[in-house]
Amino acid sequence: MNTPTILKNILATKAEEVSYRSKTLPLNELKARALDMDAAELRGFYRAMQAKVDAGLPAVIAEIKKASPSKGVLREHFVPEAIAESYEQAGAACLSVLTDRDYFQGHEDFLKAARSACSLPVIRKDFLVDPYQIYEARSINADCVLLIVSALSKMQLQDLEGIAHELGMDVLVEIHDEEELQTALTMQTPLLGINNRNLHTFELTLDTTFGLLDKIPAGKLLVTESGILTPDDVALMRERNVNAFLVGEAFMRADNPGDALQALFF
Ligand SMILES: O=P(O)(O)OC[C@@H](O)[C@@H](O)c1c[nH]c2ccccc12
Repeated sequence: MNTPTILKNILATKAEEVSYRSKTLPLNELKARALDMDAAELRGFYRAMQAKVDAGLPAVIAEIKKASPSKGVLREHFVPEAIAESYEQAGAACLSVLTDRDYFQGHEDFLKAARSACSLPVIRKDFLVDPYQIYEARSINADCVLLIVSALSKMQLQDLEGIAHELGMDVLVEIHDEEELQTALTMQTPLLGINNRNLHTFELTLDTTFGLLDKIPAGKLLVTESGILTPDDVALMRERNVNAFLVGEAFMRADNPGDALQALFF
């Protein structure tokens, strides 16, 4: 189909963003900066997730996002440091911080601020289409990056994953259907996210996760993403042995995001 979708618009913006940013900070300088980061400071995103699951606990990636293209502004009082602290106290395994400015009102500084305020590993949540952005992720101290199968070719996925791993970061690969699952399975990463939201249309159903469950090979840590709103949603997932979650909106709309995490999961 040639109809413009939300995802396609975002990806066009990202290509421009990379070309614009590389004029101010050329790739070779950014790369040097990324390679200069202290690898000992990486917090082990996958390790933190697996540790929760091994302990029989839900592994929650708690998201920090001010707004989304489908829902508009989710939170007026937006202080990433305070949100990060409340998530850590409530038992989150990891943080997800939106860095996209145009569609999610995110910022790289939010990731840095949130990470500095706690000891949790952090994923850079953005639409990564170019090696430039992987080096950028490392240079702002991200522990993990998101790679979205519907946004990238198999070659790009493998290339970007390789760079992330070389830099010591983990990779969460995101899929939405069975064809994308097969592509994701050509990658190295054990972290496999199923987005319940279709990024072309924004349609959302938890059946996306349920429908793919029996096709996930052993050895992958499955993360169900988007639309987890109630304790019933969590119970349905856990009954089927889905123990890792990526949750944003339900927490962002609450007065205290950490209390909302506690109420949803513990
Ligand atoms: O706010 P929700 O419905 O709990 O969803 C969180 C997360 O899954 C969602 O923000 C997300 C998943 N994959 C993405 C890719 C890009 C931007 C955002 C996302």
